[in-house]
Amino acid sequence: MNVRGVVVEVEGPKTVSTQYGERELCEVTIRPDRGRGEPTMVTLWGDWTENGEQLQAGMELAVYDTEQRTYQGETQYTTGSDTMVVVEPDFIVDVTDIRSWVQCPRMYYLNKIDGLPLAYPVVKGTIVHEVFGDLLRGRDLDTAVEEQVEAAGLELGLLGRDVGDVTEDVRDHASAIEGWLAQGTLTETDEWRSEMTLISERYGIKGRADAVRRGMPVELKTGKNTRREPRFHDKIQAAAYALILGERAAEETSAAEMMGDGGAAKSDSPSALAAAPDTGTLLYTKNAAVERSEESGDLSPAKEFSIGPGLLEFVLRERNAIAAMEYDSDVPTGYEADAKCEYCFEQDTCMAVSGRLDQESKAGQVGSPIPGAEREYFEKFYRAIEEERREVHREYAKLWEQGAHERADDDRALVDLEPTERREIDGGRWELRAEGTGATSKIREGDVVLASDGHPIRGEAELARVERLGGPSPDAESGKSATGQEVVVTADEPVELRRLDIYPSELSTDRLLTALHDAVLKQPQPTKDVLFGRRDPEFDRPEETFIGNNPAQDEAVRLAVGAEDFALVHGPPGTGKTYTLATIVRELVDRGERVLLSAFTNRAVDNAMAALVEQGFEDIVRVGTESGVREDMQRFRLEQSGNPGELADKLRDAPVVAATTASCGSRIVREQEFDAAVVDEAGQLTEPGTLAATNLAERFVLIGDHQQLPPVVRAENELQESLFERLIETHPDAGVLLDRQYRMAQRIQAFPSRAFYDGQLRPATGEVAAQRLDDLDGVGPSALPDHLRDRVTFVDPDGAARGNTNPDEADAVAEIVEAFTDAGVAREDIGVIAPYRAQVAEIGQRVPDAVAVDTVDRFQGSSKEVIVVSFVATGDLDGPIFEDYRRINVALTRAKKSLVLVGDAAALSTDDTYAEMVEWAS
Ligand SMILES: Nc1ncnc2c1ncn2[C@@H]1O[C@H](COP(=O)(O)OP(=O)(O)OP(=O)(O)O)[C@@H](O)[C@H]1O
Repeated sequence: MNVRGVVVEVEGPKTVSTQYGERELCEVTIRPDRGRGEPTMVTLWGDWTENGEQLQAGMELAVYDTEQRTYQGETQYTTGSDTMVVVEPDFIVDVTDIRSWVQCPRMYYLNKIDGLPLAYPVVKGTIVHEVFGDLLRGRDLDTAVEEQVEAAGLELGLLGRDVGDVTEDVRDHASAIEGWLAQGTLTETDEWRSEMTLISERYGIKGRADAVRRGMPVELKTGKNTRREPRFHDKIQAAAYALILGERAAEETSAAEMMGDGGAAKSDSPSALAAAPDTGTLLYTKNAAVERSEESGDLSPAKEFSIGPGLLEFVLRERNAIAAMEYDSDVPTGYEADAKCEYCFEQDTCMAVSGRLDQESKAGQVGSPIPGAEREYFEKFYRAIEEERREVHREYAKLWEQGAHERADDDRALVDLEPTERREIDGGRWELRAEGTGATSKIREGDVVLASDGHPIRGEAELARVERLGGPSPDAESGKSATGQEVVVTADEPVELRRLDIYPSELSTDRLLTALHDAVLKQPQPTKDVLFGRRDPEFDRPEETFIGNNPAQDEAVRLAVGAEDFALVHGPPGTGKTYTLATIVRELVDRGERVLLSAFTNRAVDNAMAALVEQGFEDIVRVGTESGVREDMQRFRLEQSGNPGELADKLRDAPVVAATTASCGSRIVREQEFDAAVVDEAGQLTEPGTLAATNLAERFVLIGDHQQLPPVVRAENELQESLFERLIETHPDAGVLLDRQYRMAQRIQAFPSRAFYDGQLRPATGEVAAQRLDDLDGVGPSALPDHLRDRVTFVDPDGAARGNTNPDEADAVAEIVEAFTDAGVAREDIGVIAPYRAQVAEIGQRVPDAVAVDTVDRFQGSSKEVIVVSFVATGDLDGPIFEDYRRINVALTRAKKSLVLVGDAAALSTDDTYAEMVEWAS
């Protein structure tokens, strides 16, 4: 029997006398059904009282395999021998975090805020793990070692390592693995899985097991261990995987039983605890490299240990302790698990961090605390980022809470795929192909997703990389992209490709935290003084003229080049932000400075690079993945794989390094230093997200528009305001408004200028202002029907919204698009914007492929000769596009010569700003 609910009250722990002697218990009152059910009592006995003490009202508690009794007509639950208690089950704790928490709770915290540094043991660890996977897949040792060392070329180069030495080092570790694999204990029938992604919906744990052999976890450690037993915290890691494997095994058995007795209730299927594997293996690969003469003890690399219920319960209790602490975003002190600081090599860091942030720590504090305002800032953003992490965890929970089609409707999955081909490719990986249904989703090429045979958690699932999406499959009739689309992914295992799910990643959350840490704890005082408003930014503007035909742009370059701290360039749509940015970067480089060029999206980074190339500047190194970087910018991309010295030099010598802000937090870029960071689309970046780039430079220039799309975050908190917006409000003098736009006809820009830019926006030239559709080749003056002839028009098709679609409106959009193409406008010159993906799909089916149809978010930063906006809403206005005027600003300012608004005039007129818009367009 399982029970789950929201904690109302906790009593205890108290000691009671039982027939087994004195025992401790906690009485927890919970309300099942997410707090809506009647209060129910759960009694936690023995060791579970530890977690009982950590509970507070409002937390969720799940208790599995409880004993149940009726007391005075009420059902009560108590923990029994197989019972497992889970605190905050939706908080998904990583297995490696449980391991470090058991080692020391402060270690867990320090790892979290500081990330993994670029250090040889870390890089070597990664290489050995890759080789391990290769060997399990039957690859030749020498080839695997050689290829994996090469793949880490850039990191090794930055660390100044020699390929020969590293190869030898890795080979030692690899031969330990190979020797163990070849041992007689392994047979042909051994069933192996390498790198298995495991997510537990029951226990709120996730992780990636190095390998699973005959259902039992195997963990690889590149250290040595000359004892007979594995280290305790290593056992914890393997046992955590065993917990999840037990959950899967129990589910499989009960599923099989259900099938067997035609759906009757299962009888004696094992509990998840009983179904857990009873043995784990730790493989200490360094043992093989140790000289027997120098070291005594047990030098065999593989150490097996037995996993009993006591250990599994311990692991879960520790996981619960983390979840309970994170409920309030508390900071651990080291006392929680009785840390032993004397021998800890993190002691210095631990003491320094506690000293500077004035945190309680068992190790003690060194140094003086940072000013109160900085500490408050750190704590405020720390909490905000942790809230964001909780939202990411909600996304994990949706993997099992939502049904397949519900997820597909939410654009989180592509379902009902028909597997067509599985092919082994280089490196023992697999290419998997399937026929899609043509449905849309948030999944994009280059994304890492969960590929599964039907269910991402309960079925066979593996992390896979999306190689190709949505291209017409070879045998599909040419025509609409919505019929028969091929899906191609690559993965380590040959999963039967029936479904793809977005894999929620905590990586960006982790990186926000390290950026915050670096900004507050590592930046020099003068830099922080301006950031925290203790000093005004200073400028030493050059006298030169940089851009002759546009005074505001010229002033922006002068300000940016002369900035000693920071400069802000506010660029409304089409005002030459990218052009100005490229000029700024060139001028900085001309002055001998090293520049980091960054932006939130790969697309923006590539656009900025293209503008530099257009201005004749090509001395750029682009950091990014192959699928992230657009085709014509690939030639600037720095490979990770290759000759270490050459790759490292290429990066170190580059006067301009271009990377997304997320990549700025990578081990590779985080080590680099720059004179200036120039950040585009800064209005779309969270404050810590911006810091990821600005931390690496002495000065920074932010370019953006806070009247366009804000940062993309899930939580509603401080992360929604960009650093750009905050600084432009606090330091208007450090900013320049680019006020001349090169995009829209006068008639089109009139309303956005008035509504969003205090009427300050003007066409840059008479030509821009007076442009008309019949300026385009092949378009005649009277080619359009009357009602579309004006530069801005409004069409009310009298449709009705059905959920997030409005089919009549989609029909109207298709007719309008046809009218424009009939008039001679090229399809590529037409764009359609709709608020919801469902309506995007609806319209996509009705217009030719070459017409770009997308949501506002995907249109930011681009423009078209003709833009048609579909509003969908009838009745009243709700939905993301309406809540935030910045979205409508983006939608309206994409058009150059013709803008058609399609919607329900009455519905739109219920809001003052939209009413004004309708009046302007009608
Ligand atoms: N000073 C200038 N003289 C001539 N043309 C310019 C000047 N500044 C910008 N342009 C042109 O105006 C157009 C728009 O510029 P750009 O793409 O830099 O705008 P943007 O502000 O980045 O646009 P978006 O709002 O989409 O980000 C480009 O074709 C660019 O070459």
